[in-house]
Amino acid sequence: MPVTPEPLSQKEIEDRLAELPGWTLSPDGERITRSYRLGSHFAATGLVVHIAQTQEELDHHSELTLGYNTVSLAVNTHGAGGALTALDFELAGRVEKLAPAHGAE
Ligand SMILES: C[C@H](O)[C@H](O)[C@H]1CNC2=NC(N)=NC(=O)C2=N1
Repeated sequence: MPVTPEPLSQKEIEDRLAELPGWTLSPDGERITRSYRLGSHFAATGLVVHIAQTQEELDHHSELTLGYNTVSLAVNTHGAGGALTALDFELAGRVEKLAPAHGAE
């Protein structure tokens, strides 16, 4: 069984968010979110598949939503009672690195 990471403090959440422009804390403070806009529905679908591969590698999964030309993520750690943990920021950082290759903005 994987070890569940510890909930991050408010300060740690703010510091890590500052390193991830475009990501924001949801109004209830329970998840981090970002939406990307792409050039087409097909490009957006490609990004979803790429994110899904990364999520499987990490064994950590966002709420991942495909729109017409948008992809939205909301991330928290279910296994930590829905708290934000280092795993959420690891996933967000990986998505930030792969998204530009899909033309995501
Ligand atoms: C058994 C497996 O490690 C868990 O179910 C993983 C899978 N993906 C997950 N994703 C997220 N976001 N939170 C979790 O706690 C989580 N747990």
